[in-house]
Amino acid sequence: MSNSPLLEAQALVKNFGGLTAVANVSVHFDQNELIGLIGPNGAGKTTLFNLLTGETPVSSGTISFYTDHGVQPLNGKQPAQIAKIGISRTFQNIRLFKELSVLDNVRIAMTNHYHEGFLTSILRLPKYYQTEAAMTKAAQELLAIFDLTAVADLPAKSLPYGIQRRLEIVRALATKPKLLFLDEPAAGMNPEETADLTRLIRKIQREFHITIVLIEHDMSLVMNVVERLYVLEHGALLATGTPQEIQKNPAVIKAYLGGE
Ligand SMILES: Nc1ncnc2c1ncn2[C@@H]1O[C@H](COP(=O)(O)OP(=O)(O)OP(=O)(O)O)[C@@H](O)[C@H]1O
Repeated sequence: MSNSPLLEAQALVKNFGGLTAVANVSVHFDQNELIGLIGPNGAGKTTLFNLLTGETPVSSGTISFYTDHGVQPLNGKQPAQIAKIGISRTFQNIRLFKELSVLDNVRIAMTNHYHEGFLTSILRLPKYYQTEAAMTKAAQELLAIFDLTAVADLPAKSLPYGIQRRLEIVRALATKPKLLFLDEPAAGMNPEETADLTRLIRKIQREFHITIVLIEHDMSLVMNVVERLYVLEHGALLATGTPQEIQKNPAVIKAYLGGE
């Protein structure tokens, strides 16, 4: 495993009026790391994701992303720009285009990367067709890796819940991210779907060599899959360490794991 840094956030703060949802949080994610973010309801986990992906502007603090072209500050960038730099995510609630086919859901995500000039698309120049064909091929390859070829032409809404969540992850991968944030990927899943998801996350890390950060309430999934954890409580960082260290940490046990 490499220890090259990928993202570093320093002293992040997010205030919503009088409420401090994220209080002076510093995190760093290395290349090809698998990291968990846990904490009780309302601890600030989703808000932290939103700050790192540009959905929500920070009140203060800095976010740096390491690219092949040097370190880029992410502060002030829009979600679309951040996606282009190499960060992708899924949301707590499924956000697929439900009426569109599985294949089209992935192709749409790819338009970020195969962005053609306006004239080329309007005039349907040969390059447009090459790009369309390249996009379809890449989408089909991605679907094949994740065993979705058989359902490629079905509308997303017709898939079982667990498969819809899988499609969301595949769609997030379509933008070729270096960093993938998964917000409660196992929420609402049955044990069999959760076991599938665990295998899926391992497969992504193995085959795509990317960094994955997941928010998850399912402790068996988190402890099973991640290499390192951050624990948030009331917006602040309570602890960080390996699953073994976190499970033994008295502050964590008191704040979070105690009742479980
Ligand atoms: N847009 C917003 N406006 C005002 N308050 C917000 C906003 N978003 C989040 N909050 C508040 O910030 C705090 C942290 O919320 P957040 O959703 O980040 O927690 P969480 O750890 O993801 O919780 P959960 O596990 O329940 O999803 C909560 O008190 C929440 O009500």
